[in-house]
Amino acid sequence: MHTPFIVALDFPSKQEVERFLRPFAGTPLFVKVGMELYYQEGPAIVAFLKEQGHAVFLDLKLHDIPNTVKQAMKGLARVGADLVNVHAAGGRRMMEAAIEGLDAGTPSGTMRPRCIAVTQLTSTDERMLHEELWIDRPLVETVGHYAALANESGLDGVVCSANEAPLIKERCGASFLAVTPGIRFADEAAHDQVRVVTPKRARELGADYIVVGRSLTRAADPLKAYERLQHEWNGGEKE
Ligand SMILES: O=c1ccn([C@@H]2O[C@H](COP(=O)(O)O)[C@@H](O)[C@H]2O)c(=O)[nH]1
Repeated sequence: MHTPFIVALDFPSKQEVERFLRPFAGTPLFVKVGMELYYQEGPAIVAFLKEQGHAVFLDLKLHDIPNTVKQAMKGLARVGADLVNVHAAGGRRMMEAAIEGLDAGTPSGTMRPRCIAVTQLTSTDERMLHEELWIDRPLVETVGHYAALANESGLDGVVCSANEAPLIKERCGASFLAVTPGIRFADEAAHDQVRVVTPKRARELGADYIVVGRSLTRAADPLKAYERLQHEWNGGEKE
């Protein structure tokens, strides 16, 4: 389904989204609506993007008790996104409840949105995991374990760093999605991301989708940056 490039629309308003998307007119994109945009614009922003022909990943990272997640997902199923997510740290029962909610809320005759689980945020490193969160297993082990749990709970894939994509495929099978943020061109700053991978390397590692925000949204010429992304994903070097 869709292009492998998920464009993170991390903007505070619909107006800014429209301005950013103007150069892409006529090109169906796969876009991501996260907390910043959704909390300002609500479900209407998803409807708007779908009307423009874009596929939508609604990245709200639900993490709560199972009943709350189930009821929230029941509502989100009607918003019209193609992909939604939860935090795997909510556990097996919460992830199962997410799927139950989506199944219950999906209007008949339409596809239920795919649902994936965040393993470890790409801004997390070993030090943070051990010293701040007091999780004493190696980070990569926790990613593999959370992915297996998500798979057993009936989810369609995970959010992880592209570095972990081979492990995800090995543990959960080729069709289990590896959706990978923390993508940067080789000559860019990582900002708050830690587990960072270039577009070319992400493809080599087996990522199904790469999530790209600031490399596009803060580029002087976003269309040119998107073309560079396509070029490098396809194995090309920087021109
Ligand atoms: O582990 C995660 C989960 C989600 N994200 C989201 O992806 C984009 C990345 O933006 P960049 O500007 O390319 O860093 C952003 O919307 C995050 O909320 C993530 O980065 N890591």
